[in-house]
Amino acid sequence: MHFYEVNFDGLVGPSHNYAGLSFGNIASQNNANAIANPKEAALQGLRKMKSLHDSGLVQGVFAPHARPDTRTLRALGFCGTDQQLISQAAQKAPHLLRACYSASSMWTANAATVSPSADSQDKKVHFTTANLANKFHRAIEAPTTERLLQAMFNNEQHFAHHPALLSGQHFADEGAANHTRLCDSHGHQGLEIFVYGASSFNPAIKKPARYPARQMLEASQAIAHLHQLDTQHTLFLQQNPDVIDMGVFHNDVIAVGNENVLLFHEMAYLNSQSAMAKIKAAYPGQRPLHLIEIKQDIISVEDAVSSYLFNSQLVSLPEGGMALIAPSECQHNDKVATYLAVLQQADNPISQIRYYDLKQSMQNGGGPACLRLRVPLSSQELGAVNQHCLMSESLYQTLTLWVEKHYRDRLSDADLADPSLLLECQTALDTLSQLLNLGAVYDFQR
Ligand SMILES: N=C(N)NCCC[C@H](NC(=O)CCC(=O)O)C(=O)O
Repeated sequence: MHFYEVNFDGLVGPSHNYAGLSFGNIASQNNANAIANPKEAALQGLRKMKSLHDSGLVQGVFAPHARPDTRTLRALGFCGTDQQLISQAAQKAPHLLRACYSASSMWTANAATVSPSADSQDKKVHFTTANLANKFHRAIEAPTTERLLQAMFNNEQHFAHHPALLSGQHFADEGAANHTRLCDSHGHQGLEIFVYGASSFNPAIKKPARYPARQMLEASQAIAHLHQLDTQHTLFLQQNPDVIDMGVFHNDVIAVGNENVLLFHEMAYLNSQSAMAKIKAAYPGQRPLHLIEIKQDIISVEDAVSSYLFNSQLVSLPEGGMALIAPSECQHNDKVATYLAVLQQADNPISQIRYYDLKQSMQNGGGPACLRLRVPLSSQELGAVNQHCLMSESLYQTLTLWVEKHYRDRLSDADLADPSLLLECQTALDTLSQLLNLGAVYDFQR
C-alpha cells in the first residue's frame, strides 16, 4: 500500500488583520495595527498549496473559521442583532472585538495533533483538537476546528477524533506545532516527539521567565495516551526556556523534522545532547538518521526567529530527496541563504530549497510550516477523506476566483467596526462550505 503525507493548509480567512494579539510572538507584536491585505494573504497561501500540488504531493485545504465569532461575543454578554453586537463590542471592548475577528485559524499546525495509523495501537489515524488555551483569540477556535476535522475526516473505520483537552492552562496544548515525527518513511512506525515548554504539576521543571510557555508537558502526555502510542517510540522533550524568552513560542520556530531528518538549532532543546541521545535510542527505523544541528555562531536564535528558517516545511519529493519550503525572508537574510545553499549540497536527503512569499502571514508570526497540518495517510485512508478538500487544478482556479470576489485588499483596525464586514465574511464562508462540501460547519449556518 502507498503512503502519503498530506499537508492541509489553512486557507486564510477574509478578516485577516494585524491586532498584536500574541504576547511572546515577536512578529505579531511588532506588526500590531499594521494594515493587512486579506486578499493577498489568501492568494499567497493558495500559491504555496498549488505549487506543492504541482510537485506531485497530495495537498489539502483546511477551511477558515467564521469571524467575527458572534457566539463568543454573545457568551460574553453582548446582545441584539449581529450588527448591534459589533457596534457594542467596538465601543465597549475593542480588544474583544479584535480577538473575535482574528483569522488565526489559518495556522493549522495549531489545529490539532495527528498520529498516523502506523503508530497507534488500534491502527486508526488519531486527531486531538488543540485547545490553544494560552491565547484568548485562539482558545475560541476549538469548537469549529472539531467540526471541520469531522467534516474532512468523516469515517469511523479509519479516523478517531478526540475533543480538545480540558480547557485551561493546566493542559494548554498548541497541536502539531510542538510535535514532530521521525520515521524511515511515512507508512512505517515512527518516533513521535512531543516538545513542551513547561509543566503544570512539576514545579522542578524550569519555566521561561519573560514569555509564556504555550505547551504543557501534561497535555502532550495526555495526547500520547489518547492516541494509543507505543511508549518505546514516544519522547517528551523540553524546549529550552531561554529560546521561548527570545521569541520561539512554538517548537516549529526552532526545529523541523521529516522522515529520517531533523533540522534543529543547537539551543532548541534543554540539554540538547541528551535529547539527541534519546532520539537515537528510540528511533524505530533502519535508515540512517540525519540529526542536523545548526550552531548559534552560524545562525543565531535572533536570525532564526526573524527569518523563520526552521518554520520551513521539509517534504519528501515523489522523485526522491526532500525539499525545504522556506519563506522568502530566508532568501533575504545573507547568513541564512548562505547556510541553506551549503545544506543543499551537503550529504543529506535535502536536495532542493524553495522560497515562497508568505509575507502577509509571516507578519503575524506564521511561516510555511505554521500554515499546514500534516496528516500521514495510507491510500485507503486518503480515499476516505472528503475529496472536495484536496487541491487540484480546478479547485485552485475556483478558490482563486472565490478570493478575488469576496476578499478586501485592505483591512485596518478601524474596519473591524464596519458591520458590512461581518456580512461579507459570512457570505464568503457560506459559499466556501458548499465548495468544500463541509455541511453546516459554521455557527451562523446552524
Ligand atoms: N508556529 C506556528 N505553528 N504557528 C504560528 C501561529 C501564529 C499566531 N499568530 C497570531 O495569532 C497573531 C494574531 C495577531 O496578532 O493579529 C500565534 O501566535 O498563535
